Amino acid sequence: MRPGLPRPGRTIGDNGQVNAPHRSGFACFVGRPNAGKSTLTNALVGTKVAITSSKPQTTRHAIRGIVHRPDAQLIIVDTPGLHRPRTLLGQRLNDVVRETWSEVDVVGFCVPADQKVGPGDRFIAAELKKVAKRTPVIGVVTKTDLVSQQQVAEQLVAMQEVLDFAELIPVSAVDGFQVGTLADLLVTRLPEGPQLYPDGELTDEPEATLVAELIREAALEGVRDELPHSIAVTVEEMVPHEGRDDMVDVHALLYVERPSQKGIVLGHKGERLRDVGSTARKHIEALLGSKVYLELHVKVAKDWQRDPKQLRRLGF
Ligand SMILES: Nc1nc2c(ncn2[C@@H]2O[C@H](COP(=O)(O)OP(=O)(O)OP(=O)(O)O)[C@@H](O)[C@H]2O)c(=O)[nH]1
Repeated sequence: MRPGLPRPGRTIGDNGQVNAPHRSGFACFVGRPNAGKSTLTNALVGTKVAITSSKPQTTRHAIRGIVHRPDAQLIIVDTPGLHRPRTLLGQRLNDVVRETWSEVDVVGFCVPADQKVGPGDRFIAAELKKVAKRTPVIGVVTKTDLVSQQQVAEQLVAMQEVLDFAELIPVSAVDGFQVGTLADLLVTRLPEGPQLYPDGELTDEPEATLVAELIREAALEGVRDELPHSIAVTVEEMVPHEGRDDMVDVHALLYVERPSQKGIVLGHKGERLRDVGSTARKHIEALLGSKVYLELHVKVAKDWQRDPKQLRRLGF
């Protein structure tokens, strides 16, 4: 190439300087359950797209958040935590994870600052080496707001034993510490390319899927520890409310595996379900930007996690 000419994909700005090329591509966060991957995705995207919960393994779908910047478009794929599969659902989830890892341009490996690096992290590192050998991996120490600077430093050192990271960075999704810098590091690893999604788009998940996830998130709050993995939600219908253009009717079904679980979800005289409905409705209204009439019913789908036919119907 002749000196002085911009490389392909580069433009010369008004001030005569060569502008950086536009980049676009895919990233995903890996890490054991509860490492803070969904929360970090939300912090980067700046809105609530992936559901978060204090219980592990709440993320089931590869929900994408899109970070729009003048110089780049970063699409974040949110995967469930990899774990030892005990059911058919578990196996499918692990397949989704591995498939995603092999397809992205860069991986963020999350380890919470307040927990020791352990066998779970080494397992993920070994799996990553198997399916995404050439993908650059950025080590991310999450939740730095929970510990001292000294502990963050120690965690960074401990992380170096786990994998040969392309970069290492401590962040906090809660106070925003270094979230922008992490975005920079991820963007640097993307190939040159045009914008892949229109401006302003934050996720390519269909709205009904997001609505179902918001309902499931509300249903998970405060139930007993054994229930979370037994709840699935489908949105049966989402239509404008008759005679009103500022309101949407949402009809959703909440599935549990056993009749005994139905009682737990409903609560005394259906009180719990009403609370779930009103919490979910507020989030759905924020998502859709309109008033929502939410009709929520509980159904028993016997052992749905182990039944291929039911799994398909519930979208897995
Ligand atoms: N203090 C603090 N808490 C955080 C931070 N990031 C996440 N958390 C909390 O950690 C818990 C787990 O966060 P998630 O984002 O759901 O974790 P995840 O890795 O996506 O979890 P799975 O979906 O189970 O794989 C939630 O209770 C979050 O509120 C952080 O930066 N600081």
